[in-house]
Amino acid sequence: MTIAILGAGAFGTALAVALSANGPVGLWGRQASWRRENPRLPGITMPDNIDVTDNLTSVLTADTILLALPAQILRGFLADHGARLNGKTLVSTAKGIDISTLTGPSALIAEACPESCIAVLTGPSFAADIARGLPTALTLACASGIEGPRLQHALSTPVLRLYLTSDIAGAELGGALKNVIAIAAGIVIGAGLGDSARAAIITRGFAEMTRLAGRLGARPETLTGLSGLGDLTLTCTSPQSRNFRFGLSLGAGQPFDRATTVEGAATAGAVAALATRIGEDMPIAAMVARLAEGAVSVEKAVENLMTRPLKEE
Ligand SMILES: NC(=O)C1=CN([C@@H]2O[C@H](COP(=O)(O)OP(=O)(O)OC[C@H]3O[C@@H](n4cnc5c(N)ncnc54)[C@H](O)[C@@H]3O)[C@@H](O)[C@H]2O)C=CC1
Ligand SMILES: O=C(CO)COP(=O)(O)O
Repeated sequence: MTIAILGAGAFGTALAVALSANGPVGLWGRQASWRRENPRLPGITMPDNIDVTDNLTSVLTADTILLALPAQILRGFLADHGARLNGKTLVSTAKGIDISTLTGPSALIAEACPESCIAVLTGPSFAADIARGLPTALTLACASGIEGPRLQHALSTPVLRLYLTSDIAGAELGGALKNVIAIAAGIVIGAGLGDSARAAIITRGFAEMTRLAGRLGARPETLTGLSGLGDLTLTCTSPQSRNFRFGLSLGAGQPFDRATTVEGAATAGAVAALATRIGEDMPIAAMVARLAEGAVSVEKAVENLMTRPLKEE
C-alpha cells in the first residue's frame, strides 16, 4: 500500500509523521512552502521519508489517499480533483457536516468518487499528541471486509492503535457532533457557569448525539466508542481543542481568530438544519448554532435551555 495525505494542516502533518514509521508518505498542501517544520505544528521535524509537496500530481501516484482537509473545504476540493481520486482507496479524516448538502465527508466522497473504497479515520487525538508519538487509539470505519483490515494494519503503528468498525455513519457522526458539544462545553466554562453545568452539557449533548446518529443509521455502540464518547470527552475537557477554545471565548465575550479551523461552528448550523428536516429535537446543537452566529446572548441561551419543559431522562 502506498500512502499520500492531502491537506498539510496540523492533522495531515501529524498523520504523516505517525505513518512515516511504517514507510514513505506523500504530504500535499496547497501552500506547502515549508519542508522540515510545519508552522501549524511547531517543534515537530519531518522525518526524511515524508515527501512534502505543493504538487498534487506528484502524490497522486499513491493508491491510498488520506483526506485531511476541513469538512467545509472538502466539497469544493472534490469538485476540482475528485476525478483524479476516483478508484483509489480514500480515507476521510474531517470531523464535520457539509453545510450546503447536510451530508458528511464520506457521502461527499462517494458522490465524487463512486469507484473508490471509502473509510473514515476518527477518534480522540490531538495533532500535537500524534506528532509527538504519544499513544493514541482511533476508530477506522470501512464497509469493506477486505479493505478495512488491510487499512487497519497499514495505518496502525506501535503508538497509533486503530479499532475497526463497519459503521461509517456512526464513526463520522460521532466526530462531527462532538465538536458542536465541545463548543457548548467551552461556552459554559468561559461564562463561568461551572464544572457541574459542563457535566450536564456533555451528558445531554451526548444524548442529542446518539439520538440524531441513531436516526441517521448509526449503531449505538459506535457512539459509545472512541469516535463518539471518547472524542467528546477529550474535546469537552481540553483547552488544546480549538472547538472548546472557541466556546471559551464566546462564553467570556472575547474575540476569537476566525482563521482557526473550528469545525463545530458550521457543523452546528448543519446539525440544526438536519434535525429540523427529520423532526429531531436538538436543543443544544441549535443553541450553539445561534450562539456561533451571534444571534443570541449566552445569558438568553442558558435561560432558554434551563426553562424548557421538564421531561424524563
Ligand atoms: N488538529 C487536530 O488535532 C485534529 C483535526 N482533525 C480534523 O482534521 C481536519 C483538518 O483539521 P486541521 O488539519 O487541524 O486544520 P488546519 O487548520 O490545521 O489545516 C487546514 C488545512 O486545510 C488547507 N486548506 C484550506 N482550504 C483549502 C483548499 N481550498 N484547498 C486545499 N487545502 C485547503 C489549509 O491550507 C490548511 O493546511 C478537520 O476536519 C479536523 O476536525 C481530526 C483530528 C485531530
Ligand atoms: O478532533 C480533535 C481531537 O480529537 C481536535 O479537536 P479540535 O478540532 O477542537 O482542535
